[in-house]
Amino acid sequence: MVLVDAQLVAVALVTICVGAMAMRMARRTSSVVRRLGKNGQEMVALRHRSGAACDVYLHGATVSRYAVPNGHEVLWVSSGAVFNGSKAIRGGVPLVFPQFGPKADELLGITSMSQHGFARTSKWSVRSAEVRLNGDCQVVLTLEDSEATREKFPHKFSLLYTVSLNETCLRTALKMTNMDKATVAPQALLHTYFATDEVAQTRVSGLDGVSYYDQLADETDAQHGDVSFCGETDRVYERGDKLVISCEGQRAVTEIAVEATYVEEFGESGSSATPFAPDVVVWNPHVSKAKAMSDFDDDGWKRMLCVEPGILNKNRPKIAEGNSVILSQTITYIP
Ligand SMILES: O=P(O)(O)OC[C@H]1O[C@@H](O)[C@H](O)[C@@H](O)[C@@H]1O
Repeated sequence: MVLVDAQLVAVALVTICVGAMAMRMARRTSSVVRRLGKNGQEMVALRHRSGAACDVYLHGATVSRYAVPNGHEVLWVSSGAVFNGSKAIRGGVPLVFPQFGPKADELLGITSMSQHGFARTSKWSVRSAEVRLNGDCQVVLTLEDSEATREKFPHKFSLLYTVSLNETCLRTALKMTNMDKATVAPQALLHTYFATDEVAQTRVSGLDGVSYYDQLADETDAQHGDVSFCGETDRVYERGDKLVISCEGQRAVTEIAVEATYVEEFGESGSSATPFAPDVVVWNPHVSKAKAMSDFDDDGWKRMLCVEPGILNKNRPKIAEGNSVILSQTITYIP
């Protein structure tokens, strides 16, 4: 008799919990809202009905937050990050375009530009912000050449950045179109800062056997096994499309699927899309470099790593007039 009562109570409790969850899910709807964020800076807040959330600042088109439905924050943002439009946001996903690093390489045909180019410090415009029919959230931001950009980079271009959020993943895709008669070979990076509990215990897999250029040692080497972090790390891997970040002793992993595509337009006869291998930068500043950066919290390097899909190397496509290159990453956190 006692057993029957206990069973009844258990069944009633499960029914109440499931009912409450169903009501919560039913009440939730997805939303994509333009509003003011930190320091009154313009941003777009994407909220998926599953509980997944993403914030995108118009300054630099920087994704500053990605939380999955269980509340876990996937991206790292420095506590010293500056949100007033005066510099790139230190964390999230700043965009690098049209130059990687402090110096322009010869394919760019320019003499000087600030480190990592101007996309991450430019104010982008919102082309569209919507909840799609299936409940997914999406914002499309644009940046076009202006007098100011042409002074540094004498090309007409159009950038379209699409950020899409659903229950399982965040996708960010940068489409770079050459609007000029002359061909152009810009560099680009989705400079993604991932959060981790302890970088010394963190591994990046998917790069075994891939050649890389070590920016600190100024030499080329090949990766053996997973990438681990025991000091300052700054490497440009020559390809990487399926990467996984894991932390020792934890079941959760973050998967990153990277794609790069050259899109050739044929006017009325349509277009063709040819995939090519993207580069990947892996970066952690460790103690002294973190200290040297005014917007990087001193201990922050222990809880972050950058895995940055990019188009950087000398064999990157030269984009002909009207054609485009699309660089995308799909980030899936598996708890
Ligand atoms: O301080 P910044 O300009 O944001 O750059 C951060 C890092 O960005 C990485 O992509 C580079 O490989 C590093 O060399 C650089 O230090």
